[in-house]
Amino acid sequence: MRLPPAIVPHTEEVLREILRFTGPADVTLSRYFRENPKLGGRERGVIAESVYGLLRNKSVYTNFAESGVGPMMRRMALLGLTDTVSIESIAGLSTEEVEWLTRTAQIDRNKLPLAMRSNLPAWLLEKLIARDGEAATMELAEAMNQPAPLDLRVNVIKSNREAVAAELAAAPILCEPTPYSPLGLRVIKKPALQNLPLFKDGAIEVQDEGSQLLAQVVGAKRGEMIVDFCAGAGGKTLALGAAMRNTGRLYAFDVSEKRLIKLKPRLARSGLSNVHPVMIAHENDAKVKRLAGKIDRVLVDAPCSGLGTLRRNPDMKWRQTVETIAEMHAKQVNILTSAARLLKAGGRLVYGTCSFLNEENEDVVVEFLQNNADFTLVPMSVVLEEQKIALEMGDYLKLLPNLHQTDGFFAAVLERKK
Ligand SMILES: C[S@@+](CC[C@H](N)C(=O)[O-])C[C@H]1O[C@@H](n2cnc3c(N)ncnc32)[C@H](O)[C@@H]1O
Repeated sequence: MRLPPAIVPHTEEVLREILRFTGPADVTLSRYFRENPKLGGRERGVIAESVYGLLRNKSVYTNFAESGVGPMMRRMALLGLTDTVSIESIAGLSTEEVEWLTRTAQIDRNKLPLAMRSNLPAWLLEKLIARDGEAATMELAEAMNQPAPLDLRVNVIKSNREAVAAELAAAPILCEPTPYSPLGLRVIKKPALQNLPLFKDGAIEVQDEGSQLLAQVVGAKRGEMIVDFCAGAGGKTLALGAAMRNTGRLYAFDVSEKRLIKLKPRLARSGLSNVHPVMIAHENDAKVKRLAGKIDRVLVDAPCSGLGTLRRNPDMKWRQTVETIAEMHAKQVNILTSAARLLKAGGRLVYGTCSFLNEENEDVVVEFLQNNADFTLVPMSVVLEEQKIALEMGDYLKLLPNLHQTDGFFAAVLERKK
């Protein structure tokens, strides 16, 4: 079925705004759709997919758009649209445009220069090649350019994986157990879940398997005092609260009131009553200091570049720079240092990010250990064995989409000496 000609100017307009990179692409896209209520469901789907395709493949498309006719943003929009739907589906194209799009569709993208094919900004490509070499970098770049699967985490205080899988199958929604997380289910297609009783009753939450594993390596136990230092909207808080079997006390700290507000309905669904959301002004807030030395476990799911989530947020690679990464590093060291003061002797802290850059990961941990002699690193291999998770790791948890089919995640476990 042909799409209305207006789909092209709409794609062009929203793309122009998104490519300014002044805010997250998903936020801009949602606002645009709100402001254009007459756009139908199919058109919205095609525009969103085209914009995401363009963000994933911006280097290649920018190069292709240098040939062709008409305004640059129209050319970009047309490239995105024709990668999403066929050329024939788009009404109102000129003969020249059809010829140009047909020609570009025939270009073998594997033969393009590496810098273009990687679809990464130059600073990031250089950094990754220096660390991992060309082949591994390209593998990662390509995996990051694929859409992510839909993973669910089963809430153990409400159900178990087998029962949820059976109920989903009856819906009928096909899924399979995630390979590493004992509580995960990977949904085969991507149905809407919001109206399922399983979702409404809090038996399932949408959560990437990597994010589930990050919560799992905290090793939360019944009756403990735990702090989720950067809880946000509570993805990992909910997993921790359930691992504690709704006992003990779990503080959910964050500097963002907006995010903590989003945690509330999720908490209500989950059935957890051991979670205490606490808004803090900064990492050295008096509310943090009051709990110093009293906590069994701390999770620092640190603010980061988000480069590990490029499958979902492809705009992140174009919004980060060498400077923003250096700023992140300093912030991460400060948060980790402050959060570590919460721990009792013998208590454990998990430092994690959804980034694959050393600056945000092992460099932060090494700097922290240099300045905090009362902490030691617990090798991730030991932690994974304790948790009975069959993953081969060394000192750190390092998850990548090309190797583990998860988002990119990093985690280190630090223990305060007894
Ligand atoms: C990676 S996100 C957390 C995601 C969340 N844990 C989840 O699983 O959904 C990082 C969070 O850190 C918060 N943050 C930023 N600076 C902070 C600080 N100084 N202290 C505590 N939280 C902070 C941000 O507001 C953001 O919600």
